[in-house]
Amino acid sequence: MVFTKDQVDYSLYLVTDSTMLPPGATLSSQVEEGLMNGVTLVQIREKDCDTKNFFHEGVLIKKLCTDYNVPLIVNDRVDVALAIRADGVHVGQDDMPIPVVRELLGPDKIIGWSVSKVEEVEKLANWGPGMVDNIGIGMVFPTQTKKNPKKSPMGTAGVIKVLDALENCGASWVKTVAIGGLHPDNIQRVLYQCSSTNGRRYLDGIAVVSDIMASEDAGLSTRILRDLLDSNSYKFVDFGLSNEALQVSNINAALHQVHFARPLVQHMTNKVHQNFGANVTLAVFGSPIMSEVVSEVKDLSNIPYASLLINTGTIAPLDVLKAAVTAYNESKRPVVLDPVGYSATPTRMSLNNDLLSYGQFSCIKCNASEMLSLAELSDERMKGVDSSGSNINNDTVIKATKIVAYRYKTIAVCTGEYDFIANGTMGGHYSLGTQEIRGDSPSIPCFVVHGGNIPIMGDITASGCSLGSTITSFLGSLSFPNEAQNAVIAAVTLYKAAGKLAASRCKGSGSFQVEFIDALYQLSRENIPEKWDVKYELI
Ligand SMILES: Cc1nc(C(=O)O)sc1CCOP(=O)(O)O
Ligand SMILES: C=C1C=NC(C(F)(F)F)=NC1=N
Ligand SMILES: [Mg+2]
Repeated sequence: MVFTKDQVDYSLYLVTDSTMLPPGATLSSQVEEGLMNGVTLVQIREKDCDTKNFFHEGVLIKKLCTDYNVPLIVNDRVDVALAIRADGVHVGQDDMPIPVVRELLGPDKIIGWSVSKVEEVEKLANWGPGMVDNIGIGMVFPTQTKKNPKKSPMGTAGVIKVLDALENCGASWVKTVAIGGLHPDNIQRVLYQCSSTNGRRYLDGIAVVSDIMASEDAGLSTRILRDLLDSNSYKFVDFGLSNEALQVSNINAALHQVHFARPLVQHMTNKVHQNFGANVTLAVFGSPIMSEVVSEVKDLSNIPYASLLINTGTIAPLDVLKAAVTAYNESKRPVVLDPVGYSATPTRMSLNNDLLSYGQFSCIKCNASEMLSLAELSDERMKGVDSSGSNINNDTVIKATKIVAYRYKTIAVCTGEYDFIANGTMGGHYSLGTQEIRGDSPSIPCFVVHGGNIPIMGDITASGCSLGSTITSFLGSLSFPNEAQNAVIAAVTLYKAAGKLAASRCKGSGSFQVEFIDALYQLSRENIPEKWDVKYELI
């Protein structure tokens, strides 16, 4: 049975490894359990096998795959692939060159290639459609399965870079699967986050080895992966993620919700921000806790209406931050990231990139230069000067905010004279494969909050950081069916309204700090947003 290439379903790709079989299982029994429960493609990968065994195992597995009408791919060994009449091969960067493999196998067989770098994508694009049919992008996360790997885990950001390269090189024929450390606790996030920045290309599937091959119940493990793949949604928080732009924000409801919930707002932040941020949180009905103790983070994340703000102004140990993100992700409670000084030093950039690739954030809040760096548009910063005199024009800021929102499937807030709020959560939904192009950056909703310039906001410490405290308080107050987008717009609008009010009352930066907390306190309790001299609108 020769499969036509566009027939191949890459969604659940099982790669074998007979060195990790549980007691009583055989290569065939594990593969058959997989085939019976939703595996759609099999690769026999036996690094330690001698050729005779590899051949005989291959014949058995080929028979099984034929019975289940699933293609069989052979790893590395083109000769064995030919001998057992496999449907294709998968080769790595150090294996037989692709053009030679293609010549040996002919045009109809499936050829897979291990890819982790942009230049490898450029190479396959140059070869054109007749060469590489699919790529294994990895490793995404650390894995024990691949012995002495020559590359390090790339995270979801690394996968996105490869997907973007495929789009930029026009390699539309290539199918993609992610591989490396993929398990039920992370595959939805991988499928959800890993899409090209233009919104056209998602992964075509995931490849797993140990999750099935080492499983005591390979059938159940397969079904769990199958169900997660078919769910097409990653509900990473226990409240609404609608990105329906038309929904006008309901600030009143958001203010009532914070007043009712009095959310626990855990701060992992810099020393300068801690005191002021705690007072801002209290002023808007939040209850702050400043804790970086790993042993309590799981308990805190399970408190009703808990939320977490990570402000990397002070570089807390990465493992503490990662443990906190994991705890709140598992509890489906919101995490807000303020990547202070994102591109200021390589240390901060790699710490923030590590974090961003490690968990799912409900909101990323930062200023224009940090947003441009995150969007990798910093070279566009000098194009034109906008009214506030900052050296970045609003169109560039909006473009960057939308790119970051979409790339991290989060609500991105870019602060300045105009605060921009882009909602890239896609409602928590994802799809496998490619879809129609939707413009240069996904047509995600973006709002602007403005009320005139408030220069004195920049004259006190932690005014930007404390917007993070306010956003986290509003998100922390949510439970289903409240909407994240609405809460963030309300928080940003309240914050700007309080800034304006305080600026009109203060005598200098000292009194501004006091007036600002008073204004937040007052406006949160008066709850008459229609009187605020601040506008928000969809752009
Ligand atoms: C076979 C393989 N290739 C990788 C790559 O990065 O190219 S990672 C890997 C092993 C993946 O095993 P597990 O699902 O058990 O983590
Ligand atoms: C090294 C590998 C990388 N990727 C893949 C797959 F995902 F299946 F394409 N298989 C491999 N053997
Ligand atoms: Mg190889």
